[in-house]
Amino acid sequence: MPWKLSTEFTFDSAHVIEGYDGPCGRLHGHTYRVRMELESQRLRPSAHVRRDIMVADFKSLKWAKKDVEQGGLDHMFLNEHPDLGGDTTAEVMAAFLHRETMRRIRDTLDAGDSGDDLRLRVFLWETPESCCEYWE
Ligand SMILES: Nc1nc2c(c(=O)[nH]1)N=C([C@H](O)[C@H](O)COP(=O)(O)OP(=O)(O)OP(=O)(O)O)CN2
Ligand SMILES: [Zn+2]
Repeated sequence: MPWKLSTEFTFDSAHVIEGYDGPCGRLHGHTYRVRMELESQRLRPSAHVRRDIMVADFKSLKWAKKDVEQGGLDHMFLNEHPDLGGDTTAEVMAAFLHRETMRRIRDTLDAGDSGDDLRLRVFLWETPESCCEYWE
């Protein structure tokens, strides 16, 4: 792939792993770290600039760092997120971040651009030592 964007950000949220027989089954929080890597064969316009000069706007990869009241995941009780179904493992969260980020990027593509050349890889750290990686 000719181009690869990468960006990292954090958000602070609370969760419980329902049914977990141990401390993770009690309410606790993490400073989640996210790394997004987006590969593309071509450059495109974005919502803010109409020339073919971006893989995607970095802003479109960082939506989750916003406060929950602005549509992100920061300062949220993650078990209440309607798209997570109550399960908030790093595996479930990484797959959700991938799905939702690709949906948002596809929404910005021009008519006739399928975005088939875009490949997203999501890394989600629950703690500084423990990371889940998700791609398709
Ligand atoms: N495969 C998974 N295992 C665990 C997950 C998960 O999402 N996927 N989550 C947890 C808990 O949320 C826990 O808060 C994080 O676990 P861990 O990395 O073990 O963090 P600790 O700081 O508690 O690690 P210690 O080294 O044991 O102190 C658990 N497992
Ligand atoms: Zn946890």
